[in-house]
Amino acid sequence: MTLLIALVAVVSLVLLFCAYSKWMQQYWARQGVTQLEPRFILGDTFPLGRGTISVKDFFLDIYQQYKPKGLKCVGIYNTHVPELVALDSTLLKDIIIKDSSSFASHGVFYHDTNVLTSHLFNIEGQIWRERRVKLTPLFTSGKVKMMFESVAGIAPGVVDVVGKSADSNTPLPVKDVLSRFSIDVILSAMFGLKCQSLYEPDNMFRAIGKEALTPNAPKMYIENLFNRNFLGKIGYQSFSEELVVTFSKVIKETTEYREMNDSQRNDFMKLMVQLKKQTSLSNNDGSNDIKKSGSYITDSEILCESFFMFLAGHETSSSTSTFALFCLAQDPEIQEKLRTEIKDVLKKHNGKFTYDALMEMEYLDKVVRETFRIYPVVPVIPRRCTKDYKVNNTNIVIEKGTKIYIPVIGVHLDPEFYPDPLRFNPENFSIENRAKRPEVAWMPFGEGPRLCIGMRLGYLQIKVPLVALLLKYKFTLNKVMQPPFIAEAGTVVYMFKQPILLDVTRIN
Ligand code: HEM
Repeated sequence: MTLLIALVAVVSLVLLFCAYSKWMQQYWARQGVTQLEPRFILGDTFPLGRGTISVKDFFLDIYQQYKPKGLKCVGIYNTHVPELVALDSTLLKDIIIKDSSSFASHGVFYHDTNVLTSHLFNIEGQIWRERRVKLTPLFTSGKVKMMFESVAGIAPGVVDVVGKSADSNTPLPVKDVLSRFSIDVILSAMFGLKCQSLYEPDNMFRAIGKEALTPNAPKMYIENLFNRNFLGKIGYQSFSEELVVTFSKVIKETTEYREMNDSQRNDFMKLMVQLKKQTSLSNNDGSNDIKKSGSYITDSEILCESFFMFLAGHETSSSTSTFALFCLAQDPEIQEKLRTEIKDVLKKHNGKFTYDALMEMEYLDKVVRETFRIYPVVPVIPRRCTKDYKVNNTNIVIEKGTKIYIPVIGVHLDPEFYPDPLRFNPENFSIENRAKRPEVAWMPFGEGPRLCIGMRLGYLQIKVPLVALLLKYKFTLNKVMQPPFIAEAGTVVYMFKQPILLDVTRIN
């Protein structure tokens, strides 16, 4: 009898859950918002968790299917949890710029029990606001200009390594080499650490980067699906203990060293140490960057910020410089035009590669922007609604807590903004063409108060190796590189499943 009652109770609970799930999966329809056709219980995003579709393709498909219907947004379900994809450029602008205070969170996983996760990208609310103020001074144009020497200092290494492919007539695994270059750059420019990933591909930092960034669809899905506090409480760990211990040790030693030895380097570590000691970051001219007295940062904050800067600082930029060479390898005319500009500008600067010379390379800037357009390394940006929000000129209310997606890739490939969206055309970024588009028609670094804090450094890391390499080598696609080029699933970063292989020849 007891067994029968228990069975009835379980069946009733299951039926109740199914009915609830079914009812929830009509949430957007009840609001008058067009929605996809969610799978019972599993919802729409399940293929992302199974790794059968990439994040890039998932959101591009939605954008291309629903934007031409003139919709402002479209509803999707993560199991039965309602989420929203914004489509219309006015709504996008309202969310990320005009009414950004209602969407001030990225809504991604972080928890105190996962020491590497409570960094600027993930944290929310007042804690985020204060941390953003503390970290902003590191990325001023003046500070980034000072980092030029560190970045340019590593460029001869990448030229040397690529030269080996040219001389041995072997295809260049370009992402691998540029990723190693970027690791060396970020460790030098931000932490004052000398790392030789270019020559020691199996070194510790490379291993850390690989582990943290290896595509993992279930992990990505779990972190998106469950409440972050729930995951934290059940002991979920985003990274392996070995990775946490190794990275923590390096940062602890570096912080201690920098605390004991007053360094002239105005880098990330110096700022961290100064914030820890509750002082201000002084500039070379004696002025201070941090106005708020009492700014303070703890050792654990130094650790997680260092971790995110390390990851964000090398993966995004090396992916973009790789995509840039991939595009240039397919278009010899654009490649040659860029090379001519580089030579001309350097000639004007007596052959010296300086920060000012780099800033004068306008065509290079267009090439990089166009690369970002077709291959945005962050193809979709998440936001979480932080207070109930009524969408202008509609009856739609986005409730507090709802997750919203900014489909960057869809916008970048929209023929309304770019007439021939799949053609690599740097002239899309001429002054005249830029003026014709809404400001949110190009946002590889996001927009508004959450705009990428490392944008200037990112540009530097992309442009410097391009200049150094294009001066010495010609690039073409290796014959194994045949379309279609499929995007990798299980990662929020846009990358191809197959490695990009280029043929390299020296320019005499
Ligand atoms: C090609 C280079 C890069 C790209 C495409 C990129 C892209 C992005 C995007 C799309 C966001 C989210 C913006 C938003 O929500 O509106 C972001 C945020 C962020 N990025 Fe980058 N990033 C790059 C380089 C860097 C570098 C070099 C660093 C630091 C060393 C960095 C640190 C950050 C941080 C800390 C945030 C969080 C900002 C906040 O939420 O306040 N990024 N980045």
